[in-house]
Amino acid sequence: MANRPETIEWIGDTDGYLCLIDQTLLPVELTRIDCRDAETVWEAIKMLRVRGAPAIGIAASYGVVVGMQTVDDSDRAAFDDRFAEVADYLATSRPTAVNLFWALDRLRKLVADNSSLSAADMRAKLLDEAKAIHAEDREMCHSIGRFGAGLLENVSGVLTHCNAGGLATAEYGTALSVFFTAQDQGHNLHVFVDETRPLLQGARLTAWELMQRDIKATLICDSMAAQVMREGKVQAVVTGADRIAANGDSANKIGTYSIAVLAKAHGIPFYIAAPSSTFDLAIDSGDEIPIEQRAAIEITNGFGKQTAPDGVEVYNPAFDVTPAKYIAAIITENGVIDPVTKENVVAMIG
Ligand SMILES: CSC[C@H]1O[C@H](OP(=O)(O)O)[C@H](O)[C@@H]1O
Repeated sequence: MANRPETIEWIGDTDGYLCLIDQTLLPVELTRIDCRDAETVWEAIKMLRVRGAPAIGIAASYGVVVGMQTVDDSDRAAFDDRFAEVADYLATSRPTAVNLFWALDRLRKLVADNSSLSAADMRAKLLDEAKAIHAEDREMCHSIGRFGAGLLENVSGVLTHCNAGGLATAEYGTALSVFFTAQDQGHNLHVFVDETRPLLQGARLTAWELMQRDIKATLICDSMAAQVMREGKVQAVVTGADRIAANGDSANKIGTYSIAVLAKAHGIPFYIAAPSSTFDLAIDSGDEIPIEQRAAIEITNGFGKQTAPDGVEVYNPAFDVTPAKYIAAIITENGVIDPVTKENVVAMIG
């Protein structure tokens, strides 16, 4: 990755702490925050200081580790009670990205499978598992990049929405891993970056990541996506995802669904890039994906000033769901799901 601090870093041993880039301050300020308790991690996830489905899962895993630092290491019963409390608490931070629940459930299974260990040994085991989740995501993103770059060999211009880069994952990202890997292979793409209202993850984060890597990036308003497609500037769209149902319906940042429909209308392939930890095979379709509703102020007071009348009614869903029929393929660390059918999803992920 470019010369910048890790998005997420564990400092020390079992009694150490989590260090995060505060993404709400980017691109103007690169500041890291130290998280020494579960409440600080919860707030960081809720306020998108750390964000992006895989990054949320990784941060929550370390959040459990810091949350367990208050227990008496000689009392396993107290450990089990506190663990359940911390895991359930962190699960309330945001509802859509399944990686949060996937990571917490993985820790829940670890604790249940090791009921005979001491509290002290269990705390050490939790840290090891959080580090494993972190390291696995790093590898999954690189594999996604390799499979995805192969789809773009005859493409010069691509469009992406929101941020599915190193800031949303352990290191290389999902959608951006495809662009970074293409560059590593000598194929320099021109990336059109949707600013991604209302929180501007595209303008603030994706443009920043691409420029750090000297990848040509052109920032556009979300409303300009159809025009750049019509002008032939893009030949493919690649985004991330936050939760993918068994039939391939995919939840991603609000505005993704409209881009997928636009891509279909212009005969442009729309690809989702996501690790297996973003799939939720327990749900049959995107209709079952919980969509986070966020505060009105994110829309009425964007850009640091009031841009709407006092008291105006606001609708602010943070995600939408793209039906599988609009998705040309889903790029995973295990390979490319094409066509996107339940049979192929289960075969690749299940
Ligand atoms: C690689 S997952 C990135 C995914 O998460 C973003 O949502 P948020 O910024 O609200 O966490 C967006 O949906 C990205 O595609």
